[in-house]
Amino acid sequence: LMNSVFPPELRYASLKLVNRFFQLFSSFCYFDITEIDGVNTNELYNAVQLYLSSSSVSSSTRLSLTRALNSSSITFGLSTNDSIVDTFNSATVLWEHVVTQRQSQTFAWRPMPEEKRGFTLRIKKRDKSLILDSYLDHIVDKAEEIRRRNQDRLLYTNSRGGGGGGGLDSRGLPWESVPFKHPSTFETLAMDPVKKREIMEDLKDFTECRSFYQRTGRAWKRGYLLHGPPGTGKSSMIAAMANYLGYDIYDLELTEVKSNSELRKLLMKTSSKSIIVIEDIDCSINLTNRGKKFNEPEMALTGSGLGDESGNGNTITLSGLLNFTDGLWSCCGSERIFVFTTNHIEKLDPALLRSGRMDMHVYMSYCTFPSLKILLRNYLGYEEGDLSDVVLRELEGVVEKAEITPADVSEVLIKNRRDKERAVRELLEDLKRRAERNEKKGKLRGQNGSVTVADDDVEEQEKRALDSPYAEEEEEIEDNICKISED
Ligand SMILES: Nc1ncnc2c1ncn2[C@@H]1O[C@H](COP(=O)(O)OP(=O)(O)OP(=O)(O)O)[C@@H](O)[C@H]1O
Ligand SMILES: [Mg+2]
Repeated sequence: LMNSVFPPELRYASLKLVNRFFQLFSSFCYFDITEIDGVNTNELYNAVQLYLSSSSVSSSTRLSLTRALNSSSITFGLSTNDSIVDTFNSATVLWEHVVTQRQSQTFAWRPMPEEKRGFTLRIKKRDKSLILDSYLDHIVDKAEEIRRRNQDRLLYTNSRGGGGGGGLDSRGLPWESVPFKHPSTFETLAMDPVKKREIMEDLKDFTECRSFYQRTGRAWKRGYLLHGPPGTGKSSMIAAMANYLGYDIYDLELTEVKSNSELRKLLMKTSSKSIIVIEDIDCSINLTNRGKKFNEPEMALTGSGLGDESGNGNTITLSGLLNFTDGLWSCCGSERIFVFTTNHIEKLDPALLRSGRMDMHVYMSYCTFPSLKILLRNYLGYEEGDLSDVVLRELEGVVEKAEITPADVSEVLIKNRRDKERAVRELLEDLKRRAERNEKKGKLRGQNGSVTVADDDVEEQEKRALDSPYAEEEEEIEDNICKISED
């Protein structure tokens, strides 16, 4: 009709006019969300795609299936030129996936995909002002949640071992990553159940209280300091935290960081919802006083491999580290957890320990009776009531005196895991041996070096020391006791 009525030069303009006319009377409005917006990838397109893949929405009869790189699960998507109905706040909307062939380009700054993809959202005009903003926010949040759930979490490191040198990896990024598959969870972590619950609640509280942090003017981050003897589960606790919250881990190797500005750059390249870990903070750095700055002692933190201390920019300082965790830059992302671990809390500078910096200090102790029960359940499958009361009482009586780490307990249990009774027997013997030894040491110490040890005692101790895997450690303690006696 239009071809016959309008001359060719007016056809396009008249078509637009007719379209406009009909739109005036249409009760719908449309929004196009294209895959590529100019030259950049449109984040909203990816978000919508993920959102429509969520099970609540995917009731369509035809869906496309995808599995992204690094992902362990399959996602559903809307098939080409298919449409789907969604409801939000009791308003109904229609999504259509529109795929058209792109016209071949003779010249392009960068290669474009052959197909032009986009989603069209159709909303009733009267609903537009009511839902559009909140609906799009809802889609972005939901997509982020799905992305995190589907994608394997990553463990990042700034170590230069496998990278391209100069602190950057082959793609010019300061962090390298591998999929994070540590199986430790709070369920398998052996520690005091009350303390464990406290930490879990604290973490949950932290993730759910965005508005609280905003209201109180605090950066949305939290610091944990895990301290305790080696093998008590500090690293396992970090893995459990990451698995519990679904966060990525950034394992920061301080000895690889040359300057404060490098530290800051590393921080800027971390993502939200992540745990930033500095393990063995007392070993990776060496605190030496370099005067004061802003009422806070500025220390040169020089570790092996770090530059000189002359302040030529080749050093990281304590204030640099404090700024990293606490300063303005620490909030360049949000929802981040800092975890420091140490075997020697007494060696740390008070500035690092002051409240507000590390919100929670968690002492990972030697094995207690409740944690022993968790290990027996994990490794041997023993439940409450499977072991006789006599054995349980015996275990309870010696476990704390033995001062054994959960790592040592697990060793004994793993070795004998095929023979449960033998495992418990050996564990009990080991615990008794250790408890006895500790008692003897305590007595010797208690006498404050004023007595000489009876010959047959020494002989027995030496014999035992030879059998013990801790021969070296025991020898050193014995030497010290002898020295005290001589003095
Ligand atoms: N509390 C625990 N619960 C369960 N398993 C534990 C616990 N502590 C230690 N283990 C076992 O011992 C191994 C070593 O523990 P982990 O690496 O977590 O100790 P750590 O405290 O980080 O030691 P270090 O101070 O030497 O780094 C772990 O692989 C785990 O199997
Ligand atoms: Mg560790």
